[in-house]
Amino acid sequence: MLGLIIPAFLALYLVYLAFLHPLARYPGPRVAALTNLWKVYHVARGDYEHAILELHRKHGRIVRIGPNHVDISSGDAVKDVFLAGKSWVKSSFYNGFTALRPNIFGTTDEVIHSARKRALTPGFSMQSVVQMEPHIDACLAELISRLDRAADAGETINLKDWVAFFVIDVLGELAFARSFGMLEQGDVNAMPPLKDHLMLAMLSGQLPWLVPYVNRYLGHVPVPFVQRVLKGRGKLRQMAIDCVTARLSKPDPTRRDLLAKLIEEYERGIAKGGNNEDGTLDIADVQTEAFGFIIAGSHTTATTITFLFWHLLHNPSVFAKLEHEVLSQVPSSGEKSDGSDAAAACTPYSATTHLRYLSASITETHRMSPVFTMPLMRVVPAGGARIGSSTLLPGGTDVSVCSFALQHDPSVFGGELERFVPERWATDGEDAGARQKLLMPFGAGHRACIGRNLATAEINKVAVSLIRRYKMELVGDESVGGMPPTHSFAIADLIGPLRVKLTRR
Ligand code: HEM
Repeated sequence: MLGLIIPAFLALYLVYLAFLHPLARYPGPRVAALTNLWKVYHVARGDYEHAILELHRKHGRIVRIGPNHVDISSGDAVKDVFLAGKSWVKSSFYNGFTALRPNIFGTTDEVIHSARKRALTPGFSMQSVVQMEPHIDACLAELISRLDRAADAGETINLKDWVAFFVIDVLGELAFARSFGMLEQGDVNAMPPLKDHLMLAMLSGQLPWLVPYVNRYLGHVPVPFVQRVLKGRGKLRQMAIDCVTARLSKPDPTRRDLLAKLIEEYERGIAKGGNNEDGTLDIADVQTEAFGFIIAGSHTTATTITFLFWHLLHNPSVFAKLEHEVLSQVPSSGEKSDGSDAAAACTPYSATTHLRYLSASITETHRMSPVFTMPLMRVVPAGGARIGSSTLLPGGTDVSVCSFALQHDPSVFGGELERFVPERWATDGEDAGARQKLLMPFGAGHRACIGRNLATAEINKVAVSLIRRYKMELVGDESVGGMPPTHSFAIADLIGPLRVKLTRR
């Protein structure tokens, strides 16, 4: 009997999802109306954002990509979902990102988020970033001396790898008070396994009810690939724990970095007799947030710099214009021509902020190749909500905006979106201003990126320092324009190397 009842219920439920559910009127792949496995499939292929873009091109503004999930590509969604205030909470998809405890990025609890944000925001102010600049410069000088060596030897380098080494070393210095030593090792195989963590987060996040079981039981699954991924995540987690313990046992009051800010908050909590319920951080929170900074801040920043150079090198006239701006407007810092002065070749952030074409080129990179490719998901508040004037969504629906799809949507961003045109942003026109408000490479609203100032400082400093020091030439790729080939687990990655030959100016 049970053998008949269960299939009958299942069949009825599938009919309900496909034809009677409140989201049934929105178009999308048939299978996506029935199961979140459509998303799992595309996440596993690394082409989730491309699949969403294709759906919008085929069906329009709103597409159903899960039984209870619609993705929207419109300026209204940016305003009504992300800029509407705290009633739109993050969806349970974000539980997939929890490796220690939910951190500021992953928490879906707005009370915890507000307290955490109050505590962490000062550490990311522009003033704090400037205080941390010596740590960035130490890594930048090392990057430059490694690139000098390659330039002098006439070697071709993979710029993507060197940028990734630089950024992870900076984050190690700032969040763990210890460099990962990647610039020194120069070995891509020694990189911390961030992508494994992101893949696991993205896959399990699509089926949030599975997350507790993944965390508890996946370790017992005897599949080598699964074991490798879990080992990678565990290694990074242990590193966070060790670094925090080491810093607490040997305090260094002279050191200004992100970990110092976290520990200040922890000590402030102890002094207040904090019990973790008033938003103060306990020791596990310090570890969790330090871990989160590495995950949220490294691959994102590195890939943005890689995409910036990819677009510049594939658009020589744009690159020439930017070189002219940089060489004519950034004063020499007195480097010697023998190259014994990598430290002096690090451009201060303050010397880059007036460069309008640089800023436009970075904005165009964020527009064309936003690295945060995962759709940003929120839950419609109880009682339902309107997006724009015409769309009414029921409370509890998962809604997302995928920046990649939105920023390639001509109805929002105008024509020729597959062309790299910084001039879009280099004017003061009303149109450019209005469109800029809809760009979401760093998210939008109260859950927007906390590390934006730090990322911007790193991107500007690397771009200007390298452009001032070297002429760059693409190797083995004569294509002009176009889009970089990518593969994504939450964050995009350039497929293959960015092979470049450097010549000292
Ligand atoms: C180019 C580099 C970066 C990009 C494109 C980027 C992008 C983003 C995006 C899109 C979000 C919003 C996610 C959402 O709504 O679900 C976010 C949040 C966040 N990012 Fe970044 N990020 C970058 C660099 C950094 C850095 C350097 C750090 C820290 C070291 C950082 C830390 C965070 C944190 C903690 C959050 C969560 C904020 C909150 O929920 O209040 N990010 N980032």
